[in-house]
Amino acid sequence: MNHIRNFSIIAHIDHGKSTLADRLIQRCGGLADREMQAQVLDSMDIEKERGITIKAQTAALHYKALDGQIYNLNLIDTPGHVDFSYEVSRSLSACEGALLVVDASQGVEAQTVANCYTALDLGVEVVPVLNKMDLPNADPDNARAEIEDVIGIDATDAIPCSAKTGMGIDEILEAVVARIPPPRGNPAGPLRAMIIDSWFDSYVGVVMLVRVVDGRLARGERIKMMATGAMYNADSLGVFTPANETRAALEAGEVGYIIAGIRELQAAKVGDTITLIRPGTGGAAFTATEALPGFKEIQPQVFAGLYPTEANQYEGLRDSLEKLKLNDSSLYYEPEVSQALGFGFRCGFLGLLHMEIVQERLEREFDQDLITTAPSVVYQVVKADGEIVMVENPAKMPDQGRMEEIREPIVTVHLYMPQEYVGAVMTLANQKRGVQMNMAYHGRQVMLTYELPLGEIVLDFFDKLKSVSRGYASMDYEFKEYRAADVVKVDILLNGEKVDALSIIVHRSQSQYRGRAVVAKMREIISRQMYDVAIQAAIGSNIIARETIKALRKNVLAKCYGGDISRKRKLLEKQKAGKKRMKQIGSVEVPQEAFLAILQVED
Ligand SMILES: Nc1nc2c(ncn2[C@@H]2O[C@H](COP(=O)(O)OP(=O)(O)OP(=O)(O)O)[C@@H](O)[C@H]2O)c(=O)[nH]1
Repeated sequence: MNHIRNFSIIAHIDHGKSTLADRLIQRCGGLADREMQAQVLDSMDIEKERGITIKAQTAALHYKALDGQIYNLNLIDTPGHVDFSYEVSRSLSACEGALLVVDASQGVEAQTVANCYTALDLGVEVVPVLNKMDLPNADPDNARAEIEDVIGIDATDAIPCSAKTGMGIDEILEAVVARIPPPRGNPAGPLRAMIIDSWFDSYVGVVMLVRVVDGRLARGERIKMMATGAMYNADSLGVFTPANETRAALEAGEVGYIIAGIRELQAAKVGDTITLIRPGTGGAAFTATEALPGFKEIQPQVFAGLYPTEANQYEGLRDSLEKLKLNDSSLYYEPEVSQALGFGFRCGFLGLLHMEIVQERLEREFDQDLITTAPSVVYQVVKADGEIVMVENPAKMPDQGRMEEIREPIVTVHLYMPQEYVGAVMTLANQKRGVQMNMAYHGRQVMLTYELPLGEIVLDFFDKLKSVSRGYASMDYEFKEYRAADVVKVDILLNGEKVDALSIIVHRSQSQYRGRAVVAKMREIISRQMYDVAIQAAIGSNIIARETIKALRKNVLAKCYGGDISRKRKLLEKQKAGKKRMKQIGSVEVPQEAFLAILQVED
């Protein structure tokens, strides 16, 4: 165990975590140069396109240190986006150390701090690394000072490096060996292995990524899940280098995978402890009695309705969601019926990015045509009779008269930005009903702490923050509490009919304005039809806004002067393609964008 080091890399998004991981892998011989083209640890297609890391992956590396010894370094990748911060803590709990990557040209940002605190809370040794030293504006002294000021850890030994040029890579590997402690645990004790992650592979079934804490597991042995008591055969074991490499056994301190003929992901719950059953050999000595401390279950924060554009695609959508959930246990869904959209699903996501990723995967990998309703948070409603219900669909909000109180989720938000953007960020936070809790200066950087309604954040806070700060501000948030709020449901009516899937919940002070703005936006989005279409916004029975889309007079084909048949066909094809992602509501064709009109409304 003295020659094992388990570590993660934590960083703010884009500070170079994946690039550094690839460099370390390359340096340790895990990959040939030509394989380095694509970043290896980000394995999903979408990740590559968006350049973000979603699922934690690992790589077992062999490193010959300056002391002449060969060390087994297990690198566990972590995601960088706020939506996936729980995965960071999961990965970190399998490690004794973490490289804290700070972009030397940017300094400390929101997730640098959030992730670093997670690491310190878990008792993980943090080794600061100053990346992108090749950039002309790299300022290592400033980055060091910020690490010390903002995070409060010693940065004297922070290692300057460039994941791009390879500078400092050897120093980092030496620091991993010298500064990160070897795993603790009892190699001779009964097996305890923690499931850090699990996913479904269509060929081998469920793959479990585990950290062996105590004991040893050999291929073919019988394992037991401590949470459920279910037993399986450990058919195949191994490590990722990052390609998978089979092993005859996994020892205490190691991180590797187990394949045990498990078919449902639920049976391999992340956070569960695996132990050993050895019938006939005095059994008990090999079976642990106490499970390792698990992980906090994560709750979806943002909900939206997902509906097929055509009713006959409902089964297909259900199958796709089921498959998607096999690899994404944080995705939640249940059937839902909307008067306007028919049969579909209410889905729960960790945040907006997660929602976008799910939507994109359904469309791209599963070829689904979807209508997505505007995202909403979960409200806590105290009914007149005192009963408390959770409402995750605006359409299901009880009538005003039948409620005592509506409570909305409030989050604590940490915002980091260079001084010159403080004014703009404060204005934005105030617009979003934020209450300032604190403001602290760290050199040129300022940290603002606000309490803000999560509902305002899921709408468009992140995008607005980036735009008012020219991309320099960053944020991190955590749930605080439910708090009474004066919010109301705004219904949208098409030709006098209420469209349940278009209802939104907004603060009363903004309800008039937002109602009007949504209706105006929808007028732009919905194309002209054969009849006049009236779009109205209402609070209860009170109409607060109205717009009319005038009937279409001209036939589209009339534009084609009769003659040119290929042009006519093209136009029709274009119309047909454009028809995708439309939903017929009554006599009105409503395109996808109309359901998200609230996201496009300017404050
Ligand atoms: N000049 C320079 N660019 C770098 C360096 N390291 C990374 N980059 C670039 O910075 C960008 C972000 O790097 P990534 O490795 O994808 O960042 P990340 O932290 O893994 O980001 P997420 O996976 O999205 O969390 C990429 O365009 C890299 O090419 C470096 O040392 N120098």
